[in-house]
Amino acid sequence: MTLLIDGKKISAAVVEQLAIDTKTFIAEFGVTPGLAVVLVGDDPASQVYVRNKVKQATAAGFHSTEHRLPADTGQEELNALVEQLNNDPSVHGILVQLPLPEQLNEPEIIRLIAAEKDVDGFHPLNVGALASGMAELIPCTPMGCMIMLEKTLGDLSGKHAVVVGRSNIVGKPMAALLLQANCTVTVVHSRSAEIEAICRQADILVAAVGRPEMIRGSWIKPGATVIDVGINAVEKDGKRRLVGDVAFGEASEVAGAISPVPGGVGPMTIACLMKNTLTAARQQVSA
Ligand SMILES: Nc1nc2c(c(=O)[nH]1)N[C@@H](CN(C=O)c1ccc(C(=O)N[C@@H](CCC(=O)O)C(=O)O)cc1)CN2
Ligand SMILES: [Mg+2]
Repeated sequence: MTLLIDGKKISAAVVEQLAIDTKTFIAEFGVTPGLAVVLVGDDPASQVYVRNKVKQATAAGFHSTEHRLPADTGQEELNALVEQLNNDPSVHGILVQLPLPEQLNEPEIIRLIAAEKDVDGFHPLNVGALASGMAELIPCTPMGCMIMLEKTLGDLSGKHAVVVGRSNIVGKPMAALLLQANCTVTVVHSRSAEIEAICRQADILVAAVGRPEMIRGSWIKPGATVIDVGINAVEKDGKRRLVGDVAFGEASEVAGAISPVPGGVGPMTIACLMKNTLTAARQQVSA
């Protein structure tokens, strides 16, 4: 029997606990955690994610604001908004939805967000803290994957974890977190040789490449735990569908446990954003 790692259910429990912790925090400090979400342009998927983030923030008991800017926004205008949010004491967390329209410089914006309000964990100071095991604000998707893995497997020590993909948002921080959990970690990417053979050695396989159903059932070691980070829109039988980076049907015949798409890592990402917002608020009130 293959276990389905249900991200909807696990994330709901995370948010439920967070709402309790937020009440305690507000009672203790008299401060409501504030989250500001910035969306530039009108990418339909980003609009859905931003709407869900604001909804979850409200459900967690936060004060949350949404800042929408047109697709042709210039760098100075976006910088000015970020600076304004950096200086607003009612805002403890700032999130700029990615990807940004191409005229905007993503690294510049990431650096400009005050590190203590960077609830995405993308600022170089937070990336460095993660690499040295001192992180407070951890990128949301890898944090969500770790919660799923620990809930499924308990202690991860000594397991061979293979991460497919080396993005700043998922692959690299995922590898750092797995290493901290005492896994033996291998990262493979588009230039790696023998990807299939390496995947077949994995006790834990995390797929974050953004290529629909690239990882086949034959790439998976029997009994392995598979976390699928990919969210790819494809057309099947004339209908738009979401699929992961893993060929789910084949993989679930081999894996011991597997996360689905949708309903796996995606909801965990948003729940972990809420965790980071409370962490950021806690750090700021006690600074
Ligand atoms: N600033 C950021 N931008 C982006 C991040 C991020 O963590 N910070 N990650 C992704 C997008 N993302 C969150 O922003 C995200 C993607 C998907 C989901 C999700 O719940 N997906 C659902 C399916 C949704 C659908 O039907 O389209 C699922 O997997 O079940 C949540 C968050 C890039 N940008
Ligand atoms: Mg990659």
